[in-house]
Amino acid sequence: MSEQARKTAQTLEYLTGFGNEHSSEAVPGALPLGRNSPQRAALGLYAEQLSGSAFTEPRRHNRRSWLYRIRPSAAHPAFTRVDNGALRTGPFTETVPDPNRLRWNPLPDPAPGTDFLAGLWTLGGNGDATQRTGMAVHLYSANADMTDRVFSDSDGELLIVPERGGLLLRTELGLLSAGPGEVALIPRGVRFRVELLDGDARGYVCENYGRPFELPDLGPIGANGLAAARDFRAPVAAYEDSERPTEVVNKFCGNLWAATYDHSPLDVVAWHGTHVPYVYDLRKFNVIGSISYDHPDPSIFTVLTSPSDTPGLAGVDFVVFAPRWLVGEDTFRPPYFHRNVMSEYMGLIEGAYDAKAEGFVPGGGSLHNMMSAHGPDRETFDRASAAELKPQKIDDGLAFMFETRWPITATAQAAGADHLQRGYDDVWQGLERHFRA
Ligand SMILES: O=C(O)Cc1cc(O)ccc1O
Ligand SMILES: [Fe+2]
Repeated sequence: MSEQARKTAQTLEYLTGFGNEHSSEAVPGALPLGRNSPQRAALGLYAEQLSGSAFTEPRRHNRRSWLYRIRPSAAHPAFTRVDNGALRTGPFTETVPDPNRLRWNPLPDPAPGTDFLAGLWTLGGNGDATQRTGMAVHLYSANADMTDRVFSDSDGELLIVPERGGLLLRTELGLLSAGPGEVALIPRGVRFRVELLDGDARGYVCENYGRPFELPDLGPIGANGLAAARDFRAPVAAYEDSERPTEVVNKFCGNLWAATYDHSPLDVVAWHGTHVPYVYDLRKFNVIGSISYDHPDPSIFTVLTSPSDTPGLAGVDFVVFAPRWLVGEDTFRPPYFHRNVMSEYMGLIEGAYDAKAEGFVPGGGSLHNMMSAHGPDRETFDRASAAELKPQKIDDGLAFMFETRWPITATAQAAGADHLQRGYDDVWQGLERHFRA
């Protein structure tokens, strides 16, 4: 399967641009012109609107897509509860919020036959999915394709951050592929199936219950910089005309529900709109930094932001630490010691991260909750304090952060995991006093 999927992934076409009113048809003439709901849709298709915002939200935030499909989504039997596996949802109450610094190794390998959905494992989160506030941090580890089943998340959008292995995402709006170094976003409610391009796959997911991710304002940076809108890629319409029974699994207010359709629900022949999946290559990120002195705050590395109801205070920011030059004069160049009112979950896609000498590994992650003291470990502090300050290219890794205004509460499985690093505090041991009055 993955050989065929790999070929498919290599030849995918995309539409470009973030937030566009895109349109696409897999069969010429499938997309109605001049109206959304003709009395009889073209080619005998059914018209269906999928809303990602309330009908009445300001135009800037309004999101919806019109789908023209072989069968309407409404034609299905009752959904019934299925096992939630290792998926958890806000409110997170299994443990108390922990002020300690926490760090995990990668997830253990999953049992054979674990697909993307079965391989999702929740680390923690905040907010309340029923209130559409907050977020969850999940990891996934999979070794099998999803077959004859699709997933959709009513609780939020899914920002998928592959760390190992490429993914072919077959969505209602078409196909996307995303591998390590890229991120993919599946909007709230959009059905999709994941096939593995390289056998095994591992990565991270930010489930955002709040306002959909948008590009951050650029302020004095100007009209260009950070992630460029034109580098975001949306799929072109591609449909499955299959009468095979397909299980549709829906995450709804924290629980998984399933119904078996008598056909593939990935049967959208044409669509137009703004509620669309997309993929973005993090290597295209235009990194802005200091060209004089001091280490800037990591908000300049924001790829996407989900604003909360308070201006400037994100429900969650997605931040990337991409290859860049460091040139600061008389500057401690790695991330500084800090205590942050925001809460920081960090993951590593490849290589190393400049604040940690070891222990922070690809597929692992760290959680530095609100106000917890963290920053360079002792080895990094010693090295960077003595380093010769010539221009230096940091290009040995790709790290990211989900930074949120609310503390992240770990799930019971994360707080008690064997792969939780028990001695993490020790990385800050041995920072001697050097004070001389
Ligand atoms: O804790 C971290 O490593 C993330 C981080 C990076 C940085 O460059 C400045 C502040 C910050 O929280
Ligand atoms: Fe930090």
